[in-house]
Amino acid sequence: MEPKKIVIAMDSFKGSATSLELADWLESGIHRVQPDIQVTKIPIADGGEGTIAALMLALNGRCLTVEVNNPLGEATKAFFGITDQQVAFIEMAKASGITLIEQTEANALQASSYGLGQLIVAALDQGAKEIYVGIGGSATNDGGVGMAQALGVSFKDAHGQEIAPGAAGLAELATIDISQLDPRVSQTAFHMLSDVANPLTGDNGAIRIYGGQKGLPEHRMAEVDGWMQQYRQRISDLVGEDIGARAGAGAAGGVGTALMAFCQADFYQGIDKILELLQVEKQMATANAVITGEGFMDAQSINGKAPIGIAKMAKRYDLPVIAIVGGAADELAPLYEAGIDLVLGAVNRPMTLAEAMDHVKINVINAGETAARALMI
Ligand SMILES: O=C(O)[C@H](O)CO
Repeated sequence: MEPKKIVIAMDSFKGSATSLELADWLESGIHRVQPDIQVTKIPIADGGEGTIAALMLALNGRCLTVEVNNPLGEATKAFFGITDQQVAFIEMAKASGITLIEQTEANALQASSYGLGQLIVAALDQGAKEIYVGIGGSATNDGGVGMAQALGVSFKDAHGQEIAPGAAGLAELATIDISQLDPRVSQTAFHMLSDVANPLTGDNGAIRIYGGQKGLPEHRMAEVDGWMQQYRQRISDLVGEDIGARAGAGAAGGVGTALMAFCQADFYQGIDKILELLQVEKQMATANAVITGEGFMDAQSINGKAPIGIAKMAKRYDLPVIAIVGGAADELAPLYEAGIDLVLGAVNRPMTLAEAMDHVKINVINAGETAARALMI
């Protein structure tokens, strides 16, 4: 076969090369073999680091940086993306992420999602009419109360005082007042892109499953989950539905619940929605082959990671799929079953990780050449 159009949709090699760099290098390797082949490069991310940048490149949008509160209320810079069509993309982890603070018991109880709310306000100030909020990787356990406060919702204790920030505040919650909710919220379509589908409370809920990674010790779990259950009940009383039971309500320490309750957000999990926004399928419809890949590929990649989503999509068009990887697990059968036809390691001789990172450009150019030759067999 002589492919005429190859779609390159690579995830980044984290810490080593971006999705677009990899695509550029692969393209030059492919053109060594067949200079006239059309290469369409789509920057890809799986909802984690780099997602907004990839989306803004693909959709011709721009990134804006604003000052917001980090989970402990200290000033930090975070950015969001917005397109000319007034569609905004926000990543919660930029403002309220787990990497921004230390994982201690005190922080797990105090961390607030207020900064995420500030990012939403900043997007509304720019005229956003539709907002995608990527949630996950958060430091917070506050049920999304901080986010909602930034949007004007008031959460008071039995003495009429605004509750303290973080999960600790949920213990005192008596009333929720939405009368001052920013009126722009109801005129805006919110979509939540979540990394997980957990409910808000219980054995599979936000606190018991993700509280530990944020610093909450085992012996506090039942107590904090109890506060969260009271919050779930108050939300249910307010909106007339047990939102906390919905898939994704427990994402990001319960931010999922607040987005659904106060912003009427719909819920998406995994890579599919991002691939749709990146218009990957449109490009595949006219392609002859697809190259995807990521830094390290293993059975985990099956669980919603970008290259597998891309491979599955490519198979709808019967396209051969080559995955270029920095490294791969011994057992590759699940990846081949999921639609990848060939996993091609970019490293061509034994080398240390540091060497591989130094040589990444030349290795990936060579891998592009090899992939093009394989496609011509
Ligand atoms: O932020 C979190 O709590 C986890 O990533 C699950 O959403």
